[in-house]
Amino acid sequence: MSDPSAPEQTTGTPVAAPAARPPDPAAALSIRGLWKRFGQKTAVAGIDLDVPRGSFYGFVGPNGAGKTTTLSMATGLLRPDAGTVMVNGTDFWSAPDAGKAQMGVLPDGVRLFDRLTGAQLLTYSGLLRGMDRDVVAERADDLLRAMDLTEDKDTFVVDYSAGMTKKIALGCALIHAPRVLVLDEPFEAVDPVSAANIRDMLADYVRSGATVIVSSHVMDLVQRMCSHVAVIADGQIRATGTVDDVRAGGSLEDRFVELVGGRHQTEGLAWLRTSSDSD
Ligand SMILES: Nc1ncnc2c1ncn2[C@@H]1O[C@H](COP(=O)(O)OP(=O)(O)OP(=O)(O)O)[C@@H](O)[C@H]1O
Repeated sequence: MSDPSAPEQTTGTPVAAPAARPPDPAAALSIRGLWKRFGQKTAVAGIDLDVPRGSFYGFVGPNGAGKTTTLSMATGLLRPDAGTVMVNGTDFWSAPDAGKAQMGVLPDGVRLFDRLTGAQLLTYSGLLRGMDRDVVAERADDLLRAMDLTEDKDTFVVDYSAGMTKKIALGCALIHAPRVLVLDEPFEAVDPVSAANIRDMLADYVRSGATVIVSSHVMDLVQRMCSHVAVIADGQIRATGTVDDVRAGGSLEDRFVELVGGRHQTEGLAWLRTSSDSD
């Protein structure tokens, strides 16, 4: 792929682009020079990222920072304009099927076959992954229990609440026990008890050697749950490392605000304080 980050040639003298570090084959996910433009909008502007194997990796940034676009390009849902994505040492975009086989993905705004029941959707996902029917049945029961959905297993997914839909989609991403699990906002709309159960399950999964990558806006959650974090803003990485390194003794939330800016010093919306006058 061509590299839109390469300096433009304005004279006859070739201009060398800075030497890029090659992707790290030892990482669960290694990204180099990733770009995506939508018309005039640059959503992802040359991202480099290494997610260590066995890490619980938080991906955080303000609205519109480029998290979903980056994760979509890292999981085969969106083709990059430029750059390399390596999953466990394999170049993803030259062999997407091999990459996808190792991954479980909970995309943002997921579209599901919602005329299936919860149990049927899990079964379908497992069979699609080429799994044995008995193993699928066993794991589907386990996942329904872990997601607190056993009682609703015969309800059509179209009749699920937003949180229940999120949970069944997470089950579909997990059923083949992928080595790398990528979850875009997994806890959005999920109740606190279910969220705690899911967090425990994911922590267990990471302890067994898997890698979990989650995007989230909830800094407190990322600070408590994740071992590593990347902060992204305006399509660029602002900080990466262990959570302790990035927060540097403070809270991750304070560090996040410091890194991405955007706090308003204004008086706010004056008309909101006058609503009682209009009675
Ligand atoms: N299909 C698209 N067409 C045009 N612009 C897009 C498209 N997808 C994303 N963008 C733009 O790219 C930028 C990054 O969007 P993205 O969804 O990756 O952000 P995000 O960090 O996931 O945001 P949020 O936290 O709000 O979900 C935004 O400005 C968005 O408007």
